[in-house]
Amino acid sequence: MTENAPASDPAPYDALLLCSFGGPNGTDDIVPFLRNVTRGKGIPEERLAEVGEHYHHFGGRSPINEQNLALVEALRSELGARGIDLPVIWGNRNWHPYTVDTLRDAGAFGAHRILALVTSAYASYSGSRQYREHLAAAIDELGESAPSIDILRPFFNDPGFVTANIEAIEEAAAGLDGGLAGAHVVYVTHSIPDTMQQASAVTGPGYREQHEDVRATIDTALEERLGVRPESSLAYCSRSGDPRIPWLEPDVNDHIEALATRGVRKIVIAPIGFISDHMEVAFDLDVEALETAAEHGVQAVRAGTVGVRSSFVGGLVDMIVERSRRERGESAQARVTGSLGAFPDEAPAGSCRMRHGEVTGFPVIAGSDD
Ligand SMILES: CC1=C(CCC(=O)O)c2cc3nc(cc4[nH]c(cc5[nH]c(cc1n2)c(C)c5CCC(=O)O)c(CCC(=O)O)c4C)C(CCC(=O)O)=C3C
Ligand SMILES: [Fe+2]
Repeated sequence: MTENAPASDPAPYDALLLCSFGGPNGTDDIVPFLRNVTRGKGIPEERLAEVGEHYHHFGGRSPINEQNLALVEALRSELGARGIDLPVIWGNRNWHPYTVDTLRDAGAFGAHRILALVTSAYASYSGSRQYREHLAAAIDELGESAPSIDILRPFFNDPGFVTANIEAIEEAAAGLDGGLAGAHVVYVTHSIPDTMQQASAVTGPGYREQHEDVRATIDTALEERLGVRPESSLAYCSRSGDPRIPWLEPDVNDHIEALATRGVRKIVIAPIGFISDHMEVAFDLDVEALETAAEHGVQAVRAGTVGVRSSFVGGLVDMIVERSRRERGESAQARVTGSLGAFPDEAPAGSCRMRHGEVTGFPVIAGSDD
């Protein structure tokens, strides 16, 4: 039998890359950032102007960059506390620091084998394949000096991520008159085009099904912890694109209105689809959805995102340890909660291969399409 390395051994990895979306840091960044995001996606000018307004509303900047920096710090601290010597670096798809620049610097400091943690918990084109394409393009640009990169599997059903959401919902519900009893939990995530949903369900449970599984797990946990099983549902925010193209529904605002009509008087808005309070949460939920609830006489509280909660960060570090072990050829069971099982380390061929109805043919890493 081969001796297992200690849990503090990060080998074969030299660094952890937190790979995220990026967002503007000031007014001058807004237009070039939105150009980066929407390149080749046919998003109407009016929608861009409207989204630009959301950023202006917040002083021209998105909170996403400082939130990712806080996560980098929390990961460093948790890795350090466990004696794991793994530098944490940060790069974005759509704004500075761009992933390719971060990887170039890391290479100069001797990091050649990198584990990437993408900040989307659920698998879809936007949340997984697009990052796989993005990292492939960065590797291509760096040429011979490029590192080799693995990607951590989707973490939506990681026990740490789910527990952090449960804690946040419990805390928020305490602010409702009479607590969770008689309340409806509206779980919220980012809407995606129906075609992207279908493509996400080709090789495994789809984007919607991943969220439904988390919803069921959390409802059961709330029942165990508080003695009340809440009524609940899944709704979507932040749809964009051509209004004639179908996206996942119901929209959270329409849904709150429908709940009010049905007599629901208090709700918890639980943004399980996002890991931090970036613009989708700070504007689409805290401004729009809360306003909708107030207009319809519904008492509403918004649960926090997982952010840097210790249960979330601890779960991520557990996943890093687990993956390192498997890469070293040791056995390491993938820990998950819910009914779907762990997603594979390498994405299955053809997974999440559609953005807006067309198959994308870009090169990817962390799984092949052949
Ligand atoms: C599933 C999903 C997540 C959740 C997973 C995750 O959390 O990563 C997510 C996150 C994010 N989306 C973000 C921003 C934007 N997304 C856009 C557009 C789009 N998102 C899509 C999907 C998703 N997006 C889709 C299908 C489009 C249409 C165009 C396309 O096919 O890509 C646009 C263009 C304007 C508009 O149309 O709204 C912007 C500005 C930010 C940064 C926020 C900040 O700055 O604080 C974050 C974290
Ligand atoms: Fe988005």
